[in-house]
Amino acid sequence: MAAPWPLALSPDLAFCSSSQRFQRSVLFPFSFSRRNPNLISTPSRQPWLAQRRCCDRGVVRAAYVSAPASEHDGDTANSTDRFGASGSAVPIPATPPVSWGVIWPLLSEHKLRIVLSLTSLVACTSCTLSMPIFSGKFYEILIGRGTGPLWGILSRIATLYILEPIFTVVFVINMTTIWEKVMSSLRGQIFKRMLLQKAEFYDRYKVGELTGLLTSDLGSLKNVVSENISRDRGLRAFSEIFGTICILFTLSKQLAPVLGLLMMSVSILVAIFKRSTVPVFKSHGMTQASISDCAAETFSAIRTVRSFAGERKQMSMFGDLLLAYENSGLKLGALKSANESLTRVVVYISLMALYCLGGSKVKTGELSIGTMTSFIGYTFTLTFAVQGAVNTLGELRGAFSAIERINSILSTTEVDEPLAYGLEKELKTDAQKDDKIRLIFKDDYSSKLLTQNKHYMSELRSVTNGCSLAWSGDICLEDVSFSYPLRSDVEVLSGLNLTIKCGEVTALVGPSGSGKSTIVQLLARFYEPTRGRITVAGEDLRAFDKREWARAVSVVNQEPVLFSVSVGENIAYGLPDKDVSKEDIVKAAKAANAHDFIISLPQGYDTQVGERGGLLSGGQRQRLAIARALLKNAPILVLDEATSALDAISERLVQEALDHLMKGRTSLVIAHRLSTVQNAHQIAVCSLGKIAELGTHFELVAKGGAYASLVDTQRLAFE
Ligand SMILES: Nc1ncnc2c1ncn2[C@@H]1O[C@H](COP(=O)(O)OP(=O)(O)OP(=O)(O)O)[C@@H](O)[C@H]1O
Repeated sequence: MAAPWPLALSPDLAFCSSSQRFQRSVLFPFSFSRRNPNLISTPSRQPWLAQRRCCDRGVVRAAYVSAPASEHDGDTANSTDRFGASGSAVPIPATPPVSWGVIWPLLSEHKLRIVLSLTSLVACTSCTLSMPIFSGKFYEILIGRGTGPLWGILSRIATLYILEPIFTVVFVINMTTIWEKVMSSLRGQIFKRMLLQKAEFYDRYKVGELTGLLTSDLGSLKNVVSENISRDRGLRAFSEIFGTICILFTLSKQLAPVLGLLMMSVSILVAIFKRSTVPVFKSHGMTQASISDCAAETFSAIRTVRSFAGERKQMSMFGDLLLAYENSGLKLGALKSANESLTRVVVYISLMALYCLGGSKVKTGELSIGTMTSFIGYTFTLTFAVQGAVNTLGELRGAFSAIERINSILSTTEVDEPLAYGLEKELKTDAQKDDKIRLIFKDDYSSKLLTQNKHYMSELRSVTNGCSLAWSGDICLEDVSFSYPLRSDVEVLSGLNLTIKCGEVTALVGPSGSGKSTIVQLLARFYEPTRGRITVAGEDLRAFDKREWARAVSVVNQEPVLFSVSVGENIAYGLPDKDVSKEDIVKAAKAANAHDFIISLPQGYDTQVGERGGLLSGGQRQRLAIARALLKNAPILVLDEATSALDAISERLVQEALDHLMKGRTSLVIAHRLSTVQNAHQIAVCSLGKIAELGTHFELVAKGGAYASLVDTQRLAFE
């Protein structure tokens, strides 16, 4: 197999070997600073040192760096180094998923709406703030001190009353549209970023934590705008405070500082008190959530509750929560009434101060009745606006901690670059025509990744195609060692060698925990080997982007996962819609012995299978998974205990379907029941992270080693 290196080399690299030259020129244009991930420095003179430093910190990001030839002693070592342990290309600086750098480009797509929003904000605030002035003038005319006709002032007030709601509608609609669109894009991008993380990310975080990021954490960011566009909140509150203070100073330079300061300080104190009650509101909400969790758990596990006569226990748990909910509800009621009356107290204190100070000035003729009336109006405006602004600031604080949470989870983890590369390439084409994809595709990560890795990937990919190689070549695990990232001190595989012959069945047997499923995870590239390599027809698997490799491997597990869509959609899952016809689906279902049960379902192929396929039996789920694998038509098939959970009849049906599926494919079968693998072309016994024995059933029995004793233990009547 020709080495996949480019032949055009720059003259200054002529002293290197061809692979080193490629790596230096293409794969190592920058060195990467872990301490400051955003820093990309100039090309290093000693790339291998850069790699060492990275790996020393337990980070295997800048992996495509060649060590000096003398440090390697074989092809495998060179190849491993070429791809690095992580199998990733030029590292991409980890940008926080929620930052101005991400949000600003999304906002800037709505420039016109932003201008409209700001203009309407100024307009509606001006209307609001003009009202007290006109009210003052109205009273002056009423008592005969003002000039002009009464209908004149009334018509101006009426105009304000008409314009203010119109500007408010323009402001609210535009702000809502901008923020909803920005949030949809942001949610889509964060979802994509989570989807592209390496497998260890999902080992590290619970599903609840991850869904919480997308729902409640991003929800609080969304609320900063959507809950703060009403009057006296958010931007309107800030603009009203600013406008009111300016007007108060214009109306009376002596009254404004005293009144303004008094109103602001009392309002701020009350608002701070209100914010301090937020934890009580929160805990009330959390108790409510616990009540619904308890009910959901009880009803979803109702059979277990019944079989353990656990009704009383569940009732008592539910009762505890109800009491807690009642108590927090009572506390909340008391706080709400305190809040309510304190707001009034603020207004009354402000009014009293105004009556005393303003009244004396009216008496001495320093202030007109109209101005005094306007001041009363502004007292209300300022009080509510200050309280609204303090609440908005509190919500902003909540949003910042949500952002911090999202960033701390997503900035420290690593994107699975060989997977991201394939997906980005695909999305880039789809984004032109598909709105849904365009929403998620807006990401500066994409362009960085494509620019930096394009050369590398295109060089490797142009040499060959993973799927077609897998139809014709053996798969070799060469000196493979592996530790799970979260348990890096435990070596699950240590220097394992195995050739899985093309078109034949290889069985993996061995004691529980010996690493059989780990081999499957490496073959499917959920993880990459820590040392050594896996090849197909001599080509390192890491030469292919992961989505391309995913097309080459079908895995059927003991408990196949179905999606809560229809039977037909489950069988076609993974293939582009346009490539699958109803006839193909039926053909696959027939070959998987599934057609008969499918047509007996109420809506046949359109029947919904329920959450994780819960509306079907284990055997039915298994046959649908086999039909799905048949339709996928991948050259490599992995069966991980695919029949172990089935009864005799289902097992026969599934086994027939599997025999059909395995025909002509390179198959790796894991089974505890040795009777299911005795006809395999070769059986590998996995023990202590290595292949301890390899041969046919008869060879291994004759050998009298580990396999023979496993056979003995299971007391199988083979012969
Ligand atoms: N995601 C993970 N993170 C950390 N350790 C893991 C992970 N998955 C498996 N292990 C550990 O790796 C070792 C090998 O597990 P593996 O599932 O490959 O064994 P197995 O031979 O398939 O076992 P069984 O026959 O019981 O399925 C076990 O000690 C297990 O605890």
